[in-house]
Amino acid sequence: MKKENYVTLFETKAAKGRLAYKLYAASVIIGICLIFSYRVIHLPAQGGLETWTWIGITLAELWFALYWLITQSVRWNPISRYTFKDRLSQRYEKVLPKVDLFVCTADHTVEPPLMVVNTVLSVMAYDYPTEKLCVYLSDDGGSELMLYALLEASRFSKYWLPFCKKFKIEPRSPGAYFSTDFKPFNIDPVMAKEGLTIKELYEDMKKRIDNATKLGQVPEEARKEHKVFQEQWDLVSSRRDHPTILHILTDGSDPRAVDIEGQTLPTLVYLAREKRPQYHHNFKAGALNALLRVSSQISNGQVLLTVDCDMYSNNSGSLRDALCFLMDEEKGQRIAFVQFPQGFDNITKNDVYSGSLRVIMEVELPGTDANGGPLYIGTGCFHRRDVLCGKKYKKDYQNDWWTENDKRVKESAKVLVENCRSLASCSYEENTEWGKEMGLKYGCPVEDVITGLSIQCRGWRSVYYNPERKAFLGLAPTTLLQALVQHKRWSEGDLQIFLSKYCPFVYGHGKIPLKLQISYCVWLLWAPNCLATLYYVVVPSLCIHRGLSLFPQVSSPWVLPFLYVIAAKYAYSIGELLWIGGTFQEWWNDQRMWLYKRTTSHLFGFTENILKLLGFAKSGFIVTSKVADEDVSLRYEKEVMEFGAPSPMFDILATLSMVNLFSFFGALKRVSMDSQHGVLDHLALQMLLCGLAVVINLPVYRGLFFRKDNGRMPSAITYQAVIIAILANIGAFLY
Ligand SMILES: O=c1ccn([C@@H]2O[C@H](COP(=O)(O)OP(=O)(O)O[C@H]3O[C@H](CO)[C@@H](O)[C@H](O)[C@H]3O)[C@@H](O)[C@H]2O)c(=O)[nH]1
Ligand SMILES: [Mn+2]
Repeated sequence: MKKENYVTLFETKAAKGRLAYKLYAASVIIGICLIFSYRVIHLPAQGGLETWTWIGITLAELWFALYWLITQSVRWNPISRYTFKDRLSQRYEKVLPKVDLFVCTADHTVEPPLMVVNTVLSVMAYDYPTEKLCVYLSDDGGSELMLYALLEASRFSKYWLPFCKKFKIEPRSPGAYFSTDFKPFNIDPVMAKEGLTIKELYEDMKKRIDNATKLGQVPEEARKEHKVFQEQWDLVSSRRDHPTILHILTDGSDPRAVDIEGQTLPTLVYLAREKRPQYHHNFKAGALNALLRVSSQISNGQVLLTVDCDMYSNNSGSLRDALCFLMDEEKGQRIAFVQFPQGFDNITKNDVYSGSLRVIMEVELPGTDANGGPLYIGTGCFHRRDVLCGKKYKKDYQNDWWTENDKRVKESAKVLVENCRSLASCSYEENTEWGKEMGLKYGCPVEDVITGLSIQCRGWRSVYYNPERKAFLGLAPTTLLQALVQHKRWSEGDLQIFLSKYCPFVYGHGKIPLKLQISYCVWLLWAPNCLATLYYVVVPSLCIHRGLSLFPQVSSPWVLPFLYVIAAKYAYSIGELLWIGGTFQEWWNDQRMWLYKRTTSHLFGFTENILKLLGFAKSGFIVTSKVADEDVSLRYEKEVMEFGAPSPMFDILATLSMVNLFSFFGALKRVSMDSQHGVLDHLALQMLLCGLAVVINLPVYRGLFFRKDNGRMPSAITYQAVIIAILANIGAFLY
């Protein structure tokens, strides 16, 4: 493409209203300075407990202030991006690059095969030349049910893909489309007729897959029809001990691989890498690295998509959107990956568990994009293959999309499969750079974030693209415990990065902009928030018993900066959430979830890191369940919090809620016995804090004392929480 007729394939726009925002931020900073002046001037002189609690609360507030400042980095200058797919197709339609699509699954018991194949079908149906698409399913569960489901899906795809393209339907996950978007009565009759036929085919497939899943075995006919089951599963002794299983279901280069209209089908490959008990498999990072190697032999697409098995493509244009960034001749050369937001299609109206990640997706990531590029968040992300494999950015880098990079020698599928197996074996990576300088990094529960960071530190940038029609939709956790456990993994992994040699300030120094280093800390420093938060929800409340005041009297002017900062911060955050489409109730739920995450997930993530540093612990990856019992789902639909499982996380939540409840009663008693209102004057802010803690914990009290269903708090937790809270309150009273 010649320079003079260069028209960009994407554009970037800055958000409006930034001046107002900056004024607001400046006013909060003034408020914060006044608060610290108050803290210093009023430091109790006598020493002892009073002074120490004062120092404690000052440190907690210092932390909050620091963290708030960090979060400003991602709110300062958010940007949004727009693509021109028509220009892409005008220029490059005939020479579009090959794209490999990676779907990861780990366990068919928590990730139902039907859901997984819906994701696979949705990406097979991208609006893209099918001969250039290759879809890989990595199955860390090594489950024959998963392969069976995929075989069913490959047969169904012969009908599904032509239907999608003919009528340009969205979304292209048949499950999602037929359950909500297909309205046979008010569409074109031809489409309705064909749609109904295909719906029937889908229902049949669904029945077969679900039945097999329920029975836990592949039907006999399928076993007879497909030799792969005997040939490859007879050597499987368990999901943790088996050789590589690799099966090419559809080989796009085979002229017989066509749909019912004679169009080539995308290549479809199943891979369960080798697993042996004596080798660590490195979770999803290990799976993706095996896929990187195997796919390099089969299709070697220059662009890759990584997607979780529950995240179906909801927008068939996303692949082309991504290419608009990567193929832009001028600004695209440095872009390593295009990250789409994670969207979810199981969020309830007011998002009880804050599963939508709305603020992260709509505010913080666009803000990070402005600072040098968003994080890689594991799913819904298009990469350049050679960058993910370890390539460094050089100034004169030009991706050559058009040299033939087809490594595949014209050999039969059988020979190819044999050659690829060793690439997915356990021992292949020994004494190589895989997991270190090549591919996804090992040893971190957030392989995505650390890999993205190191890509950026090799000189690359990334782009965040949030199209109007959501690009991917997945499943958010549907129980409180799942949400907390997921956040523990994230906060633990994030802090691990901060404490390792990959700390953005050290590793990124001179390689990524300072503002991007700071932006990373918004997430990397989630976990340490637990300390200040725990202090803030426990100590001021307990201090009420002794009449120990930690905040200014209401009658003193010093109360103003406190009130201003609290009011301004919350008013802004309500405004922010409403602006990006949330509800007020959702905001309130979000506050509650932050409190819960900080006092449990982040606390555990924090301690785990300390233990790891001392050599006592290792990271794991607990896969989030994508299925739930019927009554659990019903409660989720009704936004009733789910506590029904013993967990140390719930011990903490219950105890904190009871501590505050007793303190609040104590406070009420004090106020009622004091006719001069001196107590109220002294303790009003503390009572407000404690009162808020009580109000936000209403669902916990309900779970502890008033509910009869299976989602209530286990009674052992109730007793324990009440006893500890009573002891803590008595202790505070006597001390
Ligand atoms: O040993 C493993 C464990 C997980 N997975 C897959 O990884 C994906 C994500 O797992 P999930 O349990 O759904 O975790 P989430 O917390 O929802 O995942 C988020 O966080 C992860 C990092 O912690 C990222 O890898 C994900 O892309 C991101 O969506 C799923 O497709 C799993 O099948 C594997 O392939 N192998
Ligand atoms: Mn997930």
